[in-house]
Amino acid sequence: MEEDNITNTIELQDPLDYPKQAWTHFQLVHQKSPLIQCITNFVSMDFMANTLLSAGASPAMIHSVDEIPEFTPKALGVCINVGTLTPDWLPGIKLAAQVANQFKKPWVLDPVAAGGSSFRLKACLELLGLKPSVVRGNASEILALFKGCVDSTSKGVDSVHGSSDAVEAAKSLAQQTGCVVAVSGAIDYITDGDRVVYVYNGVPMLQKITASGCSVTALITAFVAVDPSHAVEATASALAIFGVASETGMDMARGPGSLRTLLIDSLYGLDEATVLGRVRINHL
Ligand SMILES: Nc1ncnc2c1ncn2[C@@H]1O[C@H](COP(=O)(O)OP(=O)(O)OP(=O)(O)O)[C@@H](O)[C@H]1O
Ligand SMILES: Cc1ncsc1CCO
Ligand SMILES: [Mg+2]
Repeated sequence: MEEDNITNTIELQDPLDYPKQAWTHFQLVHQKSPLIQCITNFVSMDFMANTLLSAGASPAMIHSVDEIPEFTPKALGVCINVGTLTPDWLPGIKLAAQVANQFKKPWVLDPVAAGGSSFRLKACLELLGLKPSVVRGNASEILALFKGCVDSTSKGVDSVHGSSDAVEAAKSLAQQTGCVVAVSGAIDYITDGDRVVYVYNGVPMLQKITASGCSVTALITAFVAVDPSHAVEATASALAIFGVASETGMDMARGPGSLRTLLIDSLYGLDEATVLGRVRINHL
């Protein structure tokens, strides 16, 4: 991809040509190769870093509270994921959010298993109060944040709800917080509290690959980092591109293990014709 024509925000010439938008965002990530700081759970670190690398971004899994004041300002975006949260990580996580805000860097929250325990829910709500640009969760996670209470039906990191069950909660949450809220699932919904954009790319087997959600949140961070003034569109583009990579990977996959590898390969090799032909984004 060309190194010239690097801009700080993209011109959305035709805001409704979503496939073209997704390709533009993808190209921009390759051109800028944004440094993305990821403070994430131990399960997701490898898949997340490889997802970012294969999409052209530059990941750094750096979480020490001692490094954050110096390191976070260097990043173009910060991905914060509470998947294996312990009390000793919280000060670093909060500091990274604050430093990102101070330096006007977009940061994205993945509220893993938010309804699973009161410790986790409290931490997620506090982080939401620090105003991430985007929060991306599965339906159960977004519903838990909206209701603000622990979910007795919670199955931990897996959703027990369909994504359409959380659309109204996502809209209200976006209105209350000022954040863009994305609910992932068979259909992904992205809302700023006013507009709702939906993405129907992806394959059901993604649910059998641990940290696929965590990794798509990191990809969202990279896309928003290169186009921070269009967070809804950049989030939709990232979800669609990840979905398309899973669809083309699925053609050769024999199960979740090979799909995981093929998804990374597909993301690395995605071309314009495949993106324009396969991205399925629309609005309600
Ligand atoms: N039934 C489905 N059909 C197509 N794509 C899906 C389906 N379910 C999930 N996805 C896609 O899988 C990715 C992960 O979404 P999911 O909602 O499973 O996240 P998650 O529950 O947070 O995952 P994890 O906790 O494993 O990281 C998203 O890109 C989403 O669009
Ligand atoms: C399985 C698992 N447990 C905590 S985080 C994580 C990765 C998927 O969210
Ligand atoms: Mg998750």
